[in-house]
Amino acid sequence: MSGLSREDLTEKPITLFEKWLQAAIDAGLYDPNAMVVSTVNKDGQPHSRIVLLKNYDENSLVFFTNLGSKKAHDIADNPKVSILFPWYFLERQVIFTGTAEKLPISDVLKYFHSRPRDSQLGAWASHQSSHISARSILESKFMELKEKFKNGEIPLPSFWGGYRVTFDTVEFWQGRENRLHDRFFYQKDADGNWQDPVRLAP
Ligand SMILES: Cc1cc2nc3c(=O)[nH]c(=O)nc-3n(C[C@H](O)[C@H](O)[C@H](O)COP(=O)(O)O)c2cc1C
Ligand SMILES: Cc1ncc(COP(=O)(O)O)c(C=O)c1O
Repeated sequence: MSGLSREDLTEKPITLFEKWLQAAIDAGLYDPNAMVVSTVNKDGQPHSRIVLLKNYDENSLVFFTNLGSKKAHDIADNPKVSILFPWYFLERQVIFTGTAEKLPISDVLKYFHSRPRDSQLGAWASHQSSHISARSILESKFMELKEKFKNGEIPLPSFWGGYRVTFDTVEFWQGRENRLHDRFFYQKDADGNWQDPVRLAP
């Protein structure tokens, strides 16, 4: 794997991100769009979990989840998040920091109805991050809902939604020999424009 040099950098970090995401797809990585989202709760305790990137544009990344989950509670208390793409098979990682906000219901509806019916039912069946005494409870709930919603469109649960994370920093990390890796860090200025990326020591 060759390094990352200044000539490889693009004016907007999303352009380079898109190239690296495509490389992860082309390399056949399992769930190349998997990203680690870290939140911080009201006591300052960080917590991380993987979610799937479902959309992005030049300023933001989008994921979908349960609005009663731990991550949703953390974001309600503190919308600052960090998102990391762990493409270590390619000796790469990309790290975003930014601010999460709930997606409008129109975006959520569109995505929810694009999911396989059983995934929609799975969302209904699971009060994500709550305590359950046995797996069988989840499975019987799923079967009950399958019967209930057997005809027509499955409605969007009020407790399901998504977040748009508008990012203001992005770091690209490329592994190199002797642990002398390449790192470039993009940051927005006060007017919201991307400054020239800086090289960070590995
Ligand atoms: C590859 C992978 C992809 C996942 N994608 C999502 C996702 O897009 N949305 C989601 O809510 N949970 C997803 N999960 C489950 C989360 O990692 C996590 O267990 C769940 O969201 C509950 O997190 P929380 O209790 O911290 O809120 C995924 C897990 C894995 C391993
Ligand atoms: C609980 C949960 N929700 C949502 C997702 C996002 O993926 P999809 O919408 O493609 O099911 C995942 C993926 O693993 C998941 O585990």
